[in-house]
Amino acid sequence: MFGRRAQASATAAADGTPAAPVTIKVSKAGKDIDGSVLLAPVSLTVRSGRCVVLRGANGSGKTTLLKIIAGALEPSTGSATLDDGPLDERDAATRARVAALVGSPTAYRDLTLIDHLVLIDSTWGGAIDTADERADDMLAALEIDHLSERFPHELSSGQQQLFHLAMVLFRPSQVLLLDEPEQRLDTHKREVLTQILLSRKAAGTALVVACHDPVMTSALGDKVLDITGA
Ligand SMILES: Nc1ncnc2c1ncn2[C@@H]1O[C@H](COP(=O)(O)OP(=O)(O)OP(=O)(O)O)[C@@H](O)[C@H]1O
Repeated sequence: MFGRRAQASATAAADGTPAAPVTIKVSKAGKDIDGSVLLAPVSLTVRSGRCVVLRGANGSGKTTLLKIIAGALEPSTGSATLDDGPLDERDAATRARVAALVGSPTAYRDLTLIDHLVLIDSTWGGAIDTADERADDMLAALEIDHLSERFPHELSSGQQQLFHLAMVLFRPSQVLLLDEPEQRLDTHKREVLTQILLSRKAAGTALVVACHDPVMTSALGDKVLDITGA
């Protein structure tokens, strides 16, 4: 499923190797469809170990911008690049470096939470003999390890959000894109998540986070970009 080079680089990050330097550059990227403006042109740069928080009213274009950076949506104007190269989620080289939680990831009714993480781990070349333990550690970091044998449809909405975060955080990445990761989380879980994201930053991950929570915004953001809409 993944190119050999992409898989090797992903495995290195999973082993705890310091993340290679990375730069995401967005230059006057905008999006319109049939005359409707989804995103007015915007520019940003984010590098390893830094976090840009996207702030703005409902409908201002934050999700659209994250989709462009994830390589899931072509901008109508301007560009978005990863180390001066293309961003295309259908390309293994992009997927190996960029992990995004934009909308709900696919989950399987017949797999438990821990099954999902072990499956993701095997996709990215994790060692089979330690997969269960590492998956459990990921769930424990988000304080949902007691739910490891549940199925996704047996979770509350906040627990589901934590599970979705676990799926994205568990796989290796140099760039993390998160669309309102705080949604449906209580105050304590927002603090837990903030600490995890700060650790990822310290380890060299580049983050772009759309966020409506002012506490998380000031804790995480090296730069806050106001998305003002059309
Ligand atoms: N497929 C589409 N076709 C036309 N307009 C769209 C489409 N998807 C989104 N939009 C519009 O684009 C604008 C930006 O949407 P987007 O989801 O990026 O906003 P957002 O800032 O993430 O909002 P929220 O804070 O509510 O999540 C909105 O006005 C929305 O209605």
